[in-house]
Amino acid sequence: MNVRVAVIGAAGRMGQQVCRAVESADDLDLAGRFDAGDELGDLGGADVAVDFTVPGATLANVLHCVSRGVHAVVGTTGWTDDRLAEVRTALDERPAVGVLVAPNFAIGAVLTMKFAREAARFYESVEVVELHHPDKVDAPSGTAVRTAQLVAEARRDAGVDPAPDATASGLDGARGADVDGVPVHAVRLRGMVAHEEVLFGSPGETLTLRHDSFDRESFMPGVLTGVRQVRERPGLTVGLESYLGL
Ligand SMILES: NC(=O)c1ccc[n+]([C@@H]2O[C@H](COP(=O)([O-])OP(=O)(O)OC[C@H]3O[C@@H](n4cnc5c(N)ncnc54)[C@H](O)[C@@H]3O)[C@@H](O)[C@H]2O)c1
Ligand SMILES: O=C(O)C1=N[C@H](C(=O)O)CCC1
Repeated sequence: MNVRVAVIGAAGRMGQQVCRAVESADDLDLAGRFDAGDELGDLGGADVAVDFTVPGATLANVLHCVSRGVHAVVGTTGWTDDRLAEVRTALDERPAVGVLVAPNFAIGAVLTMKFAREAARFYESVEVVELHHPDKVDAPSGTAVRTAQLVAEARRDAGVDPAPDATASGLDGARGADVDGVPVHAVRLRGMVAHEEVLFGSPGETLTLRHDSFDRESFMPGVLTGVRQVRERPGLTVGLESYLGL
């Protein structure tokens, strides 16, 4: 039997793309399209809901899904440890429900995070630059925040010193946002979709990891992987990597 999928944020850039991807898949049926102001109710009888909305709305949407026993695949950014803890608490009451929260569903972005984590302990310096379309409402991107957190964790585990930086004076923001000690710089530029560079440096060499999403189609294989697997993966999963066997 086909998996019934509801899309929340269905009128948005990602929501529209997800609706098309679900409608094109032989094993999935689109159970409902929901956007701001719509009652989620029983989510059109969906088995799985996909949320691409806004940081201020996604937690309430996910809690609604969990309370109705509907699995959730979430691409919306802006998640914090406190918000994730609320989802875990809700899942305690619904142990069979799966929730996947992933800041980036593009396979190359997931691989970039993995490679960055591997490289992190070998270099003195590291900075992250993310570049997005100017209609994006949050900065830095969820992907850049997670990349910086993973890199910082790997450096801490390996006992690497903080990156050198002699800056003694400067304009506000010139050195980017500090995410766990890793500078993260956000560019907003018409023509961009979603791009990230992780720059590593040591004496005499640099390593640059770069990923580019030129089209939102790049996120669809990852989203559909999430939709197809989430029912078999109860509890909260953060990041798509385990779904890809990474
Ligand atoms: N994880 C990924 O791979 C990935 C990829 C692209 C975008 N994103 C993230 O997805 C989110 C959406 O991005 P977008 O470019 O589609 O944005 P968008 O602004 O085009 O779409 C958001 C949609 O959500 C709707 N919405 C707002 N509040 C709502 C609510 N309470 N209930 C239902 N719908 C509501 C809006 O009306 C809009 O249609 C952002 O957080 C973005 O960072 C993640
Ligand atoms: O277009 C966006 O907005 C994107 N947001 C995600 C993020 O913040 O990391 C992923 C890429 C696209």
